[in-house]
Amino acid sequence: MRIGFFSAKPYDIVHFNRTNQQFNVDIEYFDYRLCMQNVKLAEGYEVVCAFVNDSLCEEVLVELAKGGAKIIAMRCAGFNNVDLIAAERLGMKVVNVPAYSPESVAEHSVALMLTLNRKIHKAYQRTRDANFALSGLVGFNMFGKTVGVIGTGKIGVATIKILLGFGCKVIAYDPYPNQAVTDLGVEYVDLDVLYPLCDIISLHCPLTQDNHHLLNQTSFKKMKPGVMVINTSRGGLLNAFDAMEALKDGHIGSLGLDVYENEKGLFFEDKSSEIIQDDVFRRLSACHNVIFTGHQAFLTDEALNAIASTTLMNVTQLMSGEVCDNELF
Ligand SMILES: NC(=O)c1ccc[n+]([C@@H]2O[C@H](COP(=O)([O-])OP(=O)(O)OC[C@H]3O[C@@H](n4cnc5c(N)ncnc54)[C@H](O)[C@@H]3O)[C@@H](O)[C@H]2O)c1
Repeated sequence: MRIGFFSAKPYDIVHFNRTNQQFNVDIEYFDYRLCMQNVKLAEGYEVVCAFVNDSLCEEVLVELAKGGAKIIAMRCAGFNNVDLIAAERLGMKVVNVPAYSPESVAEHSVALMLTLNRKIHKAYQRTRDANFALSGLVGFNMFGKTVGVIGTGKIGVATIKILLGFGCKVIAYDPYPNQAVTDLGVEYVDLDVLYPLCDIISLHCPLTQDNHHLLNQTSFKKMKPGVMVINTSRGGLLNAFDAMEALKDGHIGSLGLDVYENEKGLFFEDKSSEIIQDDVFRRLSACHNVIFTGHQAFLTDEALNAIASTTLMNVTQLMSGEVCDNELF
């Protein structure tokens, strides 16, 4: 079995090579993001291993199938970038890693909240410059604040547990309420109830056809003035232009983004010597009350180990005709 591994970064290679000592499969790493321009690289690989910004649209899948690909192994939880209908029609199997470390993403979400709240990013710059003035660094106690968690699956639950530890009041929205969340004392409410009550709103749901731009001008207007908004889920859940306008008029007080709708071609790359062409991104990243991280919420040693072992287990099971619990259809 040969795996063509796209968007390979040094940390992926370290963790997959270490884990592969138990599986012993043939992995060829490509630094390139999978797209129509370089799909020919995948020719001859039965398994194509891809990540969040690789393109697995119908056009690419057709070429992959012609090149002999039988399995698309997503080494992530989200699969909104895979045309599942086309994959099924082409007879390809698609697997993902549904749970590698919910805590990695939950902890990063809370790190964004605390950084924005206590202005750690500004304090870091100031103290490096021997500026120890405290003006402009006033935060708020997390204790007693109301946090709205949208999406209460694995990551949402892990986030809720941390926030309850801080003494926050947590309310939640999910079309499929989770008893484990209710058992924690968290109340489910509709979004229109959640928006005006929350000091912080954090997104933990997948991007689907129904919730594109879930957070937009209309929803921002319903939120409490000065609200903090956190998105570590998928960029398309939040209309970044509308968020910028809401930041300008002070309706959003701060914004923490680990994901961005147009992150493809930007995130995971060193763009420090280039002029970023995306004006919305540039304007947002120039705001003192906005923090971007480049889709790194998953990036812990534990998560990378779990991603490598589950991915290699998924493909080994499928190639040997065994049942694989992580098959997507
Ligand atoms: N930034 C990162 O590094 C990173 C890493 C892993 C996952 N993620 C994102 O986090 C998301 C959540 O991951 P998870 O493991 O908790 O998934 P999960 O499947 O365990 O939970 C998702 C929850 O969202 C709910 N949901 C679906 N549609 C919804 C909607 N419109 N509104 C509110 N809730 C809705 C589901 O009912 C489910 O309870 C993933 O889909 C992925 O996009 C990001």
